[in-house]
This record gives sequence, structure tokens and C-alpha cells, in this order.
Amino acid sequence: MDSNILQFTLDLPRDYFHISLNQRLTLDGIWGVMGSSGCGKTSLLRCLAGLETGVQGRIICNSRTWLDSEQGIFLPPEQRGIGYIFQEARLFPHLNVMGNLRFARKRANPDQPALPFDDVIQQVGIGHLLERTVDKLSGGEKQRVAIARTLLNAPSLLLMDEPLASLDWSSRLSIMPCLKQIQREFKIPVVFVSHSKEEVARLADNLLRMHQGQVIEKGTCRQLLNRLEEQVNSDQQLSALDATVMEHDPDYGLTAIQLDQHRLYTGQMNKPAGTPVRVVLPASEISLTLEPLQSSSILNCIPAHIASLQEQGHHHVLLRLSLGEQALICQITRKSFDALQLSAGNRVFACFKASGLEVV
Ligand SMILES: Nc1ncnc2c1ncn2[C@@H]1O[C@H](COP(=O)(O)OP(=O)(O)OP(=O)(O)O)[C@@H](O)[C@H]1O
Repeated sequence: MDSNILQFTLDLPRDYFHISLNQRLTLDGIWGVMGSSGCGKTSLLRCLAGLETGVQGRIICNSRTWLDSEQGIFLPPEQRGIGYIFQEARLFPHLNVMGNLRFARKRANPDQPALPFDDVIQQVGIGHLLERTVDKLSGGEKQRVAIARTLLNAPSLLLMDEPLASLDWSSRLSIMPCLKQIQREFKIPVVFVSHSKEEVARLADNLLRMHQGQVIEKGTCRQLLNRLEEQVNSDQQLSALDATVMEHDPDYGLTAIQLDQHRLYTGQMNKPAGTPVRVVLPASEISLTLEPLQSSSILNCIPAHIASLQEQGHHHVLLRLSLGEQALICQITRKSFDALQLSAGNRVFACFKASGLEVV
């Protein structure tokens, strides 16, 4: 039986092209869906949710047929056990936060075990908001309540359509670890649409990239993001890396994490040893040396090879450094590049402070 598999063949005519998709996704972790505006990301989510009645094809999720247009099968949205989180929170304005949550709980998906109410409130961080009326919540608070409400519905698949797009960057930064933690804790698979490389780098395990109604790339987030062609023209260059918590050092307020065979230090976090984590490292945080650092305050210094490089404008060079299994994107000035006489294939040491790493 194909449990944890979402398989779909979809054909949906749109104004300028057809949404034409044929995919088999292992429902494990968070799938990010990226692509330029109008390429069909929302249409894909709407087809999966059962909101597009004109779609032809088949959708099978966890061995259950949601759509088979040849056989005349079309399960309505409420029978698919899906949670849908939109850009705007869409809470009931006449109910307070608790009222919104109770309403969701009463209508929970009977095919899934209910998630413990208190655990959801705690993970989403809204315990202090329960008696508030909806109009007294900030945008970020509303979105947290919307997330909790959707979880209390006991979905077997969460679809998120740019859920952070209407929030400022600091609200996004506080909600992203919460979304990642929810996925890890409750093990609900997520399909997450986003325009933002910064969001996808923190959240997605796997990625689909769409163009004009079709999937043009599919792979792990770290494979697809940590490439020069992906980074060179974007606003912020960064790497998305996968690591595991090793141990904590409360005396120094540090946590050691393992990234491939390397041991790195970051600010202390409260995740137990063995927890998988996503590490985001801005390319400008990295310095390169030709020898291992000695007598330096910089805690992280790992050997790497320059896999490829590309000029970025007139004054910077972007390098892709191979660490073993994973690759790191690093940005240095052209002056440093010339001074070190770097070229592809060189062995270097990538150095960065513990505070330079963001761990989600
Ligand atoms: N109901 C509809 N009927 C026909 N065409 C539609 C309909 N809704 C959207 N479209 C068109 O389908 C294409 C895909 O739209 P969709 O909203 O899925 O894209 P998107 O990738 O989510 O875009 P964005 O990132 O801007 O939200 C667009 O060209 C859009 O104009």
C-alpha cells in the first residue's frame, strides 16, 4: 500500500496555459512549491484541496482516491481531511480566540487522531491569547491562531498558501521555527507555497519549482537552493543546510551541531541531542582562509573545496564550497578573491562565528 504518498496527474485549463502536472511525492516533512507569480502554485493547492471542480485527472493520497475524473470520482474538500492555511487568517470575527479553536475542534476530521488541545496551544504559542477577541490580535497573532485552528481540525495534510506573506519580517522570523516545530512534533505533512527563498530555506525539506503550469524541478531543498545560479541574482545569498543537534554547553551558552562530518557551534538552543535541524547561513557571514584558523575568536572553521565560482557584479565573487555531502554558498570581495588567488578546485577553510548561524 502506498501510505505517505501523494500522487497526482492534473490537467486544468487556465487563461494562458494549462496546469499540467504528474507527480508522486513522498509525504514526509515540508514540500515547498516555488515559482514566479502566476505559474500555478495556488491552482495546484486548490486542485489538491478539491476547490477546482474543472480539473481532470487523478489524485491519490495515502491510497485513497480523491479524484478520478474518468471514473467520475470527486471527493469534496471536507472529505479529503485537508487543512488549508491562507495568506490571511480568515478567523470568525464574532468569536474570541477560544471560540475559534473550539469551533475547529468540534468539526475535527474523524479519520485522524485528534491532536491534544494543550499541546497545540503550546506549540503555536497562543496560550496568552485565548480570551482575546479577534480584532485585538496583530497580524502574526491572527496567523498563529489560524494555524492552531487548522491543526485542531486534525488534518492528514496541511496546505499552506503563502501563510506568512502579509506579515513583517520579524513576525515571519518568529513564526517560521513554530511551523517547523509543528511539522516535527505532529508529523503532519505540509505542502507550502512561497515566493520567498528566505522562507523556503528555513522551512522546506523538498522543493517543487513550477513554471507556466508545470513542474520544472524537483529535489531536496538543499540541492536546489545551494547553487550559484539560484543565488547569484537574488536579494540575499544564503545556504540551507541539514544538521543534527549534538550537545549543549550551558556554561558558554553554546550548542554543538553536526553538519556532515563537521562539528559546528551555534548559540544555545533548547532542542534535545539527536534532533534534526535546518541551518541557514548567509553567504556574507563566511570568511575564507587558506590555513586552519589559529588564535581566533571565530569558533567555526571547516575544510572545503571550491566547487564553482561566479562573479557577482564588479566587486564580489560568489563561491560554492563543497563540504562533503552538502555545499555552502559564500560571498567574498573581489579584492580578497584576488589576494588569495583562488580558483575552482582549491582547498580552503570556511570560517564563521557561532552567532552567524540561524538554526530552525
Ligand atoms: N479561476 C481561474 N480561471 C482561469 N484562470 C485562472 C483562474 N485563477 C487563476 N487563473 C490564472 O491561472 C494562472 C495561475 O494562477 P495561480 O493563482 O495558480 O498562480 P500562482 O503561481 O499561485 O500565482 P501567485 O504567486 O501570483 O499567487 C494565472 O495566469 C492566473 O491568471
